[in-house]
Amino acid sequence: MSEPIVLRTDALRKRFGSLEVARDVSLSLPRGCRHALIGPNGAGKTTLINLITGQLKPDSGTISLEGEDITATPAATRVRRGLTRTFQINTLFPDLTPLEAVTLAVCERQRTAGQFWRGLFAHEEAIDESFAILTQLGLGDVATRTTRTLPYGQQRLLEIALALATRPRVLLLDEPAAGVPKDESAVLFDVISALPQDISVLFIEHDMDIVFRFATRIVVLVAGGVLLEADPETVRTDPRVREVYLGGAGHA
Ligand SMILES: Nc1ncnc2c1ncn2[C@@H]1O[C@H](COP(=O)(O)OP(=O)(O)OP(=O)(O)O)[C@@H](O)[C@H]1O
Repeated sequence: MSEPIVLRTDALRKRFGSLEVARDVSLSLPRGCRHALIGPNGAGKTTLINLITGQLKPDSGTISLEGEDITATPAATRVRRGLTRTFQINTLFPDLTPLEAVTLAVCERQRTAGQFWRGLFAHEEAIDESFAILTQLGLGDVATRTTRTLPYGQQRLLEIALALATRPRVLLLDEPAAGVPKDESAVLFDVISALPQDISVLFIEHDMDIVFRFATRIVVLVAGGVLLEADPETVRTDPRVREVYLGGAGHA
């Protein structure tokens, strides 16, 4: 039986001046998916994530989360409803420990849910929850080390831990392994694959070995439009994809 659709975009359009960066983009993310979003440099991948999260406003088209239209919903409200993203660049506080940073993020979630003052016990709960998230991502052993001393691969995992603190239903990962050595990026994607099955994941990744190994489905974006959305084998053998993307139009 197919999983229900959690996130849907319908005919999203966006222009920057005369440049069309989203051309009728219609996508569906089923519950628990591990979809990759690929395409040459400048194809509009990050723009699409910015449209979905509300950082950018589409010129037309709609976005819905679990059947509810969120096209006009502010970005912060989308996060509270379970739509969370990470960024290509490192956004961490280098002088905090992972446990401190994730606990702050958990407290922030509780505060925005109107539960800021719940007594000391609630903070203990937040610390326990944070430690559980870090352990789930293989960061339990380094939870109390200063973030700046961690290998870069672990810092990128911490970015995902911070996203998990929002209790996402949809997680949008913009090049989660950017800057990470190749052997470490496979470890990172192992962790992403093993995230709870009720979280739907869409990730941008340029390394095709990683994409074909970890994505259950691939969306190929070219010049703002969806060229193809299919399973990895279909994408791998599609002549149009080979020509515009794998053939060297972008980076491999
Ligand atoms: N705020 C903006 N104003 C004007 N043009 C923009 C803006 N943001 C992005 N662009 C342009 O829109 C196009 C799509 O950019 P985007 O970053 O979404 O592509 P991408 O597929 O994520 O690329 P990359 O793989 O290099 O990260 C590019 O030509 C970019 O220069």
